[in-house]
Amino acid sequence: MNQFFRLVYFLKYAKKETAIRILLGLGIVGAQFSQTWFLAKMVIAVCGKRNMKEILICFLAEFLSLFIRAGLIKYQEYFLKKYAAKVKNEIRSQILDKIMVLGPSFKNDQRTGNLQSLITDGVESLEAFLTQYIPQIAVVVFTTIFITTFMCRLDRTVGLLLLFMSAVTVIVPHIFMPAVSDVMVLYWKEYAQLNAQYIDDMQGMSTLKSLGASKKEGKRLKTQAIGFAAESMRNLGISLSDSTLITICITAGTSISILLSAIHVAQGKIPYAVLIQVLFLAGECLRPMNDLSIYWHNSYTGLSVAEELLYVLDYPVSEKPKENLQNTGIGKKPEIVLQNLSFQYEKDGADVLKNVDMVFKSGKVTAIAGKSGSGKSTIVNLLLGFYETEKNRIQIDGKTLESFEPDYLRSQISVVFQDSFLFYGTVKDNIRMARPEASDAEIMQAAMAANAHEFIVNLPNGYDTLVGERGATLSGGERQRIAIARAILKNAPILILDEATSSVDCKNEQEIQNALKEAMKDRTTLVIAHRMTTIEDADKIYVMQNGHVEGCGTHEELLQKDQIYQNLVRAQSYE
Ligand SMILES: Nc1ncnc2c1ncn2[C@@H]1O[C@H](COP(=O)(O)OP(=O)(O)OP(=O)(O)O)[C@@H](O)[C@H]1O
Repeated sequence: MNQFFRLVYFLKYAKKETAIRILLGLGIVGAQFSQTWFLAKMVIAVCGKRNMKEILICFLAEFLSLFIRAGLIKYQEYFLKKYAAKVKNEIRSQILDKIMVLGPSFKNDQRTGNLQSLITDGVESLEAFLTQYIPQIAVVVFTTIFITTFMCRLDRTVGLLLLFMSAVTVIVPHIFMPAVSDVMVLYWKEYAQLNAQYIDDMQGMSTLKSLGASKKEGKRLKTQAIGFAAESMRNLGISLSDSTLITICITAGTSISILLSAIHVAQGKIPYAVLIQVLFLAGECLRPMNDLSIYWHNSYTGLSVAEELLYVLDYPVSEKPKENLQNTGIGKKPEIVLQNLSFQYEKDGADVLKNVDMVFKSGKVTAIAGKSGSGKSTIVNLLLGFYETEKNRIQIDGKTLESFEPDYLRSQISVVFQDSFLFYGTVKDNIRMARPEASDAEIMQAAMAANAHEFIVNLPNGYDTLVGERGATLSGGERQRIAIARAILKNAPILILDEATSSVDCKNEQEIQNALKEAMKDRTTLVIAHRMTTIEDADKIYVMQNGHVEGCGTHEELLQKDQIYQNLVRAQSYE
């Protein structure tokens, strides 16, 4: 129930539109009611005095009501689109903002497909609940008061009976709610998982093919699809029983009202004209409830998303104090100190870093070497503030990492990741992301420095060539050089190269190394080494093993004294 109200709360972002939607709903019910009422009056006039003037007036009034109703319905259709778009945009931007605030530490724990389903189909399915069902409740309340009072004046018992049936039709869906919510949550989970699996398989299609695993994966998908179909049927089963019960209530309410009126006419308690009015109007009285039950039906999928949606929106943000965060204080060549730094990705999990002490000297190049899984990239994640650490363990220019505004901190660091990500768009747009105000000339300069200009101008549309999703139309080395151009363009005081040249061939590597040397000048650089040749010139190299710092020195010093380093260099020369 709490979730129910939490969802309703989103309507506060479209208060005016919600009010208009309610007014339109009231107008439509009013026009419908008056149309039927004049029709009943016309029949009574025909059966009674057959006054042609009265018949004509009733006909014209009925026709006018019909006209107004049709106009309101058309306008409502158009209005609902705008109204729904506003509400859905608000919810989507809240989810996206939250995911951005939570950052990679949250995203890495989720399947991309699940989040994608939530943002697209999940939010879409909330439309019926928020923009139809909820406003219709208000319509039902107002019209029930008006219509039952009107009916009570015709025949008190019938009026009270209709009031009772209205209450029943509103309450029935909520009696089903506990049973429905379990089924709905499972339904959404199955749907999101199936979607996530499809996305995984599409993205990993080449790997699946090369492993000869596509048939096996196809079977797995089929099993998941069958599971989803079963959940859909369960969902349908519950929603059908619920709506059937409502339909029975509405039909029974209408029939019993007519029967009661007929008895009252036979007993001489009311004139037969009232019976005709009840005959026409009883169904109309319960029509708003019927609409409500249809909207409730359409809201099922939306309600099934509630748990997932609120899970993301309520996910706790790090408890960093928001006030007094600095957005200044990092110099042109900052010094970075890691002091007794330990870290686990999961609470009570194993230490990925253990008592790490390191100093990245101002304006110098520091490298970290170590076997795969020794914790090198974790240090980068921590420097970027993607995960929380014990306070005061990382200092930049004498100030603790936590004291900086996260956006400011990241604006002071350029990173070239091992797996550089390009977005769908042109080469130019991708480089410009690092500094949106950069001119075309500056973008070209950065590309030249990253040894990327030559291949870019040979692309079909040069800098305006679309790179496809994740840069799929470029080679690994080309993607990497665009990422390096981005880092050069950003021109931040701290440069982190996380295995930046790992996808580049040897010829290009030397050229990129020269370019990177330029980029490293006058800033503090951290190089995470994959190829040992790339760190031979570093001012200092830390050697890591299993999250520990096992040694440090220059390349020559380590070659003399550090066995782990010697092994790393030896292993590389065999590659
Ligand atoms: N998001 C994560 N959640 C849980 N464990 C993680 C996560 N990322 C990395 N790890 C674990 O932390 C350890 C250190 O990983 P890290 O990526 O820092 O190593 P690395 O030295 O950079 O390795 P590589 O050279 O292969 O990139 C590994 O055991 C890895 O499995």
